[in-house]
Amino acid sequence: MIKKEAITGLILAGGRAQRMGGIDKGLISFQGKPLIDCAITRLKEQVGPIMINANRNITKYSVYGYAVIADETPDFAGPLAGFLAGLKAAQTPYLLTSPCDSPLLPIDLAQMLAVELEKTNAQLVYASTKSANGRHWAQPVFCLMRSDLADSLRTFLSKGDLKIDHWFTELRTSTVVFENEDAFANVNTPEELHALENAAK
Ligand SMILES: Nc1nc2c(ncn2[C@@H]2O[C@H](COP(=O)(O)OP(=O)(O)OP(=O)(O)O)[C@@H](O)[C@H]2O)c(=O)[nH]1
Ligand SMILES: [Mg+2]
Repeated sequence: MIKKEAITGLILAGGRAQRMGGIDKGLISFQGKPLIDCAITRLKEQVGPIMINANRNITKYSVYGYAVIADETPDFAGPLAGFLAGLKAAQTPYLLTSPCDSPLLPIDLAQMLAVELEKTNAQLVYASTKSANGRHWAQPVFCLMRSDLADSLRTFLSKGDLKIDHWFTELRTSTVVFENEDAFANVNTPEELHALENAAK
């Protein structure tokens, strides 16, 4: 069994948040607290060390007492750039990624993905949900991976491709379908933020 101490939780807060007007999404208020607080509260019960991946407001993110790591390049190359920063910095055998803008993330995320990773001997396991037509919908920024994938990811990114699902095709992957789709609700716009605040009251 993969112990929680063997997993570093990486909270992805390194995006541009253009649909939110370009402000730093992890720091906007959700139910009276910075949005990232929710992710920290839910993740800290599930993993050993926590790291925050951010490219702005490093001092503000540092107040939580966790390591804050920036992307290698300052060009906002997408979530995979955050994965790479996390893989380089992690000192545990596994890395769990979760975005800063999904405040209701599953409290059994790490455990469910870890069981699947061991069962299938995958290098990376990502979460999925069911869409309305019953198909599976990948939630690829929620994933558990082996920490030895930094070289694979760096080589992939050096070819100029930034798409998460394209990198996944180079790996042994598996997925876990979570029943509760609402746990993956993500806030991209001010409207989504207010709707989720009201729904989660
Ligand atoms: N490290 C890093 N993370 C990113 C980058 N772009 C997006 N992310 C993260 O990936 C996750 C999903 O991205 P989005 O929800 O699209 O967030 P975003 O890119 O900031 O928002 P938009 O600009 O509105 O698309 C979020 O947790 C982002 O913080 C990036 O360039 N670097
Ligand atoms: Mg984006």
